[in-house]
Amino acid sequence: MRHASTLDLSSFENPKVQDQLDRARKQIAARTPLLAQSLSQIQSSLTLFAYATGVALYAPKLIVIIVLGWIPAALCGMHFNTVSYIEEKNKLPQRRYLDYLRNLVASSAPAKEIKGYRLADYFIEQYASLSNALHKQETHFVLRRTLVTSLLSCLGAIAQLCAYLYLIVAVMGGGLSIGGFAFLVMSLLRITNLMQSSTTGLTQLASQALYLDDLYDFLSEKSRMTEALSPRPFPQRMQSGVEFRNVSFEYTGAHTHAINDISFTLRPGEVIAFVGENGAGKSTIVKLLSRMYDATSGSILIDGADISDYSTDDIRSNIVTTHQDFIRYQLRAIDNVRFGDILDGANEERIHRSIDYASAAALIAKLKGGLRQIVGHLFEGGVGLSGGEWQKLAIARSYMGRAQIYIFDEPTASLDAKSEQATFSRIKELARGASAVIISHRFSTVRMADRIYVMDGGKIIQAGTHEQLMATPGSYSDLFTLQAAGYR
Ligand SMILES: Nc1ncnc2c1ncn2[C@@H]1O[C@H](COP(=O)(O)OP(=O)(O)OP(=O)(O)O)[C@@H](O)[C@H]1O
Repeated sequence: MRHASTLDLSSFENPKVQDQLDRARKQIAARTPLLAQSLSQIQSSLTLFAYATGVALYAPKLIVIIVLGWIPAALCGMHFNTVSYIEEKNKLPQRRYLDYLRNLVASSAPAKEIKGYRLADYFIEQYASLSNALHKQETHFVLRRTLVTSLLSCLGAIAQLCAYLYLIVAVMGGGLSIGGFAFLVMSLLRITNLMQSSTTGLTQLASQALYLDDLYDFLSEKSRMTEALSPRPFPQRMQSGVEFRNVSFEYTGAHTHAINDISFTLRPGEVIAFVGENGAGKSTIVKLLSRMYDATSGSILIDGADISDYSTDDIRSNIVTTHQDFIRYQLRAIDNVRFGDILDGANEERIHRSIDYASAAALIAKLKGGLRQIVGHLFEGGVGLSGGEWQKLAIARSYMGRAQIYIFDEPTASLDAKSEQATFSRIKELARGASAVIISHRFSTVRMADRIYVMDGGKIIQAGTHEQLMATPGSYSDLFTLQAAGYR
């Protein structure tokens, strides 16, 4: 968890890193007996060594015969372990897909839609056909492995028989006493048993070590974003604010720019808004502004200094974003709010103020356990909340910090008209001290902004106040008129 938390957002969006993370997560739990196994393996190896030395002193040929019979089985065990590891590794994307299908059908969040569209049978069939295919491959592998190892074990048994035969011949020829015969037979028996258990133990250890590589693979995954070695102190009060200067950004693996040559400014105390069609690049701007990604070209300046000169911690505590897909923490209501400032989040006065700001006081009053009420259905005693109620908690969370810039990405999508109005008057109030960036498809929401940027295909195509944009023929006035017509 600690290492995962150091990775950047693009790492989490990379399926390869997801595979690594999945393998590492599974391996950590499965490999805990490794140390105990290693120690017991050392113990059996020492015993084996002592017996083998004793026998070698008496009859060195015996040891040669036994070891020669054992080597093929040991090599074969190692070989099959490596093959099994590689096959498992190759199957991981399919296994993750299976996990995904299982979650779709058997967890609470998707349940409504899966039932609504009657998709359960479809996904169960998909699951069954893929897991049967994987099972078939596994059965085939296990059969092959059993056959080959059984044949090679026969070789070991033959070597053992040869050793006994050698001893019998030695006794009959008078070269070995009955006492010596008894000692060697007992020792051979013990050696072969120890060898067999060591082969199993060693091959298991070797495979454990291979799987442990997965954990180290994941641990070697590093964030691609660099931290300034001696970061510039974040301004206590920003003077010139934020400037995007010819910023372009392309997501990893994408073939087009999500935003292209974007320039705008956000002065302290201003409220600016971005509007535009789906996929126009609005959320991408927000992610760049909170340094979830670094721009592909151009620069983002905070009080004249490049954003990468500041520490990401400082950026995140001064620029707070309420995302479209905020988290619904299935914990207590108070946790949903105090997580906005985890370092000082126990301050009840601030919690209540943030709740008031987010028009969530009535919601808290309605909860049986008040602020301590568990929300969501995941845990015992939890109560369900509506989409808008969750959103109010998320907005309250963002008010907890002492940010200088508040970003609201679709902040009121689920709010009723009254709460929306209250939220925006709060944003205006807040912005007297701080700045705010609003992204919304509702033109009634954005009209209060000091400046509105209209985006299309990753570019800013219009900018101005509501009045200026309405006075100019173009996208904004067309879309505003279209939405307004819907209310008439
Ligand atoms: N994580 C990602 N990886 C790759 N491409 C992405 C990613 N997120 C967004 N995109 C692409 O970048 C473009 C801009 O997306 P963005 O989310 O910024 O749009 P938006 O204007 O916020 O859209 P919406 O109004 O639907 O929220 C889209 O074409 C989208 O497909």
